[in-house]
Amino acid sequence: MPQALVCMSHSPLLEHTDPPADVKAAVEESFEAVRKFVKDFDPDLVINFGPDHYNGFFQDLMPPFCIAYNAHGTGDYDSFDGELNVPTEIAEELAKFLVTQDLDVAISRKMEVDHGAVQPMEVIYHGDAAAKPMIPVFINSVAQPFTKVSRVRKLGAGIGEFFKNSDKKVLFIGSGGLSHDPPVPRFNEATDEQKKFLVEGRKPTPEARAARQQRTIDTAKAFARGEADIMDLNPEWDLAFLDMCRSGDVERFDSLVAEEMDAVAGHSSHEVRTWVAAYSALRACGEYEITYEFYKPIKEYIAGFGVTTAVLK
Ligand SMILES: O=C(O)/C=C/c1cccc(O)c1O
Ligand SMILES: [Fe+2]
Repeated sequence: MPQALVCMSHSPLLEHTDPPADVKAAVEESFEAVRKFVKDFDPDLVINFGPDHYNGFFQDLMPPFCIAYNAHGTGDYDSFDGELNVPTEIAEELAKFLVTQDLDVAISRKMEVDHGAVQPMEVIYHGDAAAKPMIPVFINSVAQPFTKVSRVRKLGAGIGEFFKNSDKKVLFIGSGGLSHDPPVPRFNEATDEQKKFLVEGRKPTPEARAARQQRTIDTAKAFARGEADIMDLNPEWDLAFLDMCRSGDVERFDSLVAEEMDAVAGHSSHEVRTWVAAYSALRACGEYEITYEFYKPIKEYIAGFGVTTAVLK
């Protein structure tokens, strides 16, 4: 059965800030293109490569990668809040296969999945992230140390290898990026209070969660006015990354180095690791071509906002 891919940026600000009408319309048009692509492909199973933003994974125990055997949405920023439709037995078989390939992954029987992972499914299935069987694959994109990008590529390739001859139609989703620097605290620069949150901030009070989210919304509005103290978007870097995706030569991703990304593309540009995994999974199934591409730097969303779809040639 064939495989296909959707990679897209996410932003929890989609419903909280107002880019110019033409920008909003262009983003909506890209979402509509993705919906049509997925409707036509009609997957039996989704492999969802997603990051987390200290809603599900904290620095009390931060794995580089984690395969969900069961998962639920955390509902941050009004994202999907409820049990996801995870096919546990397939996820278990996948994790067992990966260790035979020297790919050591953590597993979770109760993964908490935030806006960063569920947003593509919400976009595609009109808010219902549980609409299809889906295996969430967490890829750490916020906490140092970051694995080499080649490890992410190999993880993606291993997952692609597992599904290459599957009797199911499999959709690989990568969620996040591209260049961006939202105000997610970083341990080395954090206040004592933020450090405590980064280690043991699970299940915040509604007030604490609302305050955190409001800070991000306020930052996005200030960023759009040119007044925020965060790094700028980097369209040049984003376009170079999209070119790597388009090339089909997934080993090119290995040239991405975490410290350089921090310096030029923002501290959340590491989310492109989810794209690296998804493109590498598809490439393991065969040569691919990109069938749709959208890109716009959108300050109101704090994102170099990219959307791509791809199929096997
Ligand atoms: O506040 C957060 O947890 C994350 C915010 C954010 C903002 C913009 C783009 C993203 O990918 C984000 O996760
Ligand atoms: Fe994010």
